[in-house]
Amino acid sequence: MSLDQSARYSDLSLTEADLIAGGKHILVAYRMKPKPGYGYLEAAAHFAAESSTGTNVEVSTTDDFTKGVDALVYYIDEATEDMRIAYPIELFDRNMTDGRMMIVSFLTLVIGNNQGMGDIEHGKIYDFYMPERAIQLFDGPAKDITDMWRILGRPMKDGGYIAGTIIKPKLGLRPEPFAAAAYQFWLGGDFIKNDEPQGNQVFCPAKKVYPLVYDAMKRAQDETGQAKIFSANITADDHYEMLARADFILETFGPDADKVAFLVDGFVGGPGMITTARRQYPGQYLHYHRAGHGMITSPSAKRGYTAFVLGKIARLQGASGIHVGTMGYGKMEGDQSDKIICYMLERDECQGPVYYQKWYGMKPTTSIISGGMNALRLPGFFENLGHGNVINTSGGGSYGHIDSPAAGAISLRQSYECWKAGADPIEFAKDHKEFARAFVSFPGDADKLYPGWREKLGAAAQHK
Ligand SMILES: O=C(COP(=O)(O)O)[C@H](O)[C@H](O)COP(=O)(O)O
Ligand SMILES: [Mg+2]
Repeated sequence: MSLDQSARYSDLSLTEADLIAGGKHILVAYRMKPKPGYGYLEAAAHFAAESSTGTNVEVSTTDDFTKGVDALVYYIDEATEDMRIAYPIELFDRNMTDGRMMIVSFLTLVIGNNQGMGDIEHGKIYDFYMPERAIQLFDGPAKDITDMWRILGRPMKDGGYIAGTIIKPKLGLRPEPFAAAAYQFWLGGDFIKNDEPQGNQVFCPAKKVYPLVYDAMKRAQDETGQAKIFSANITADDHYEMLARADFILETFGPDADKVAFLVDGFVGGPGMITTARRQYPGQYLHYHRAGHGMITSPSAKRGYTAFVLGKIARLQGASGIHVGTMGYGKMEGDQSDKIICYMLERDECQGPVYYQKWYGMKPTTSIISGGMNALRLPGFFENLGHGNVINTSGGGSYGHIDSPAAGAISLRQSYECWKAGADPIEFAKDHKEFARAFVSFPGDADKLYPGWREKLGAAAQHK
């Protein structure tokens, strides 16, 4: 028999409204199920104990002060597996150097030892609430989408869609072909990112490829008269290695270093990597790539946290942009309701699955839309989201365009213009060649999304 700690670690008389009004707690909502044979409240209390001041037995060293920082279960509903815990803000570790809060401490408590406890079948966070004081103590983004719009010469409000790509193939290009691929896309598009595993492979050393990419950027800027942006992957286990990469890249891009974003694989790399990039380079746009997150965020995963929670964490940490999936319009898991992730990231206040979160002026985090997207899939995506103030990176959608990567890039922009004008895509394609040629490039998608397109488009979609 386990110790029943519910008298100490739960208080079901507490109300959420009072806890929020008090401003002294971080609230976390889980889907929790105990192992067979364990009572719900008893397991929940053990969960709260292990996530704060307690363990599985009573210890003689606990004093009255200790009890004041206990985490408390304040709501349970066994039928829906809903369990909510209030964590006193004092529980969380704070920086020695500047008194700020850190995400690693938040995670260590709220999703630490409670994962894998013997009496818990599963526990997954699906929302959390930060009081105003905690919002003040997280870095938040230093740069946001308005900085991209400024560079691109767009309006600072509703500057619109940023057409981007990922250099493909994912790996296997040597420096010259890599830079050539970048140049070709930039002739039509705005933004290029390294793919998440690209960095300093022996066949494409950073010191060789970045000067060539910068040269490609300059040539594309000269040719088009437009600014171009590159998001460079600086991910590395060692913080000094990461800084060495970042410094080299900034030096290489020299007078155009403002057009460099830094991409960090923040889920596999962890909070330290994101915060290091955020604090060392507050002048650069910080691009959070979340590769690996599916291991815990997938709806099939019963532990960990959701993609919504990951996004919210990323904004607190200071990601300028984070991948949020494609809401069912691309190749990765997701559905239309995921637009709530975008709204939570970009608004100053927003209703989440449980909690209404105010951000008190913290800068927004851009939604980066990526994974199997192309010009044909975008209009539906924009319609579902309701706006186009996002960065989209279409790898296959650009390098898979039948005419050229530049045509692929132009087709993406035209797709946004089509949606913005409220036009019928097939009608719009009749006088927008690159968009029309996207139908021929991705006939499977065209058949599915625009049945009868061949007949309706006629000559506009034919091979040259
Ligand atoms: O390389 C790609 C997409 O390439 P392509 O455009 O060729 O499919 C990204 O890594 C995925 O977007 C990751 O998923 P998510 O964005 O959901 O994190
Ligand atoms: Mg990728």
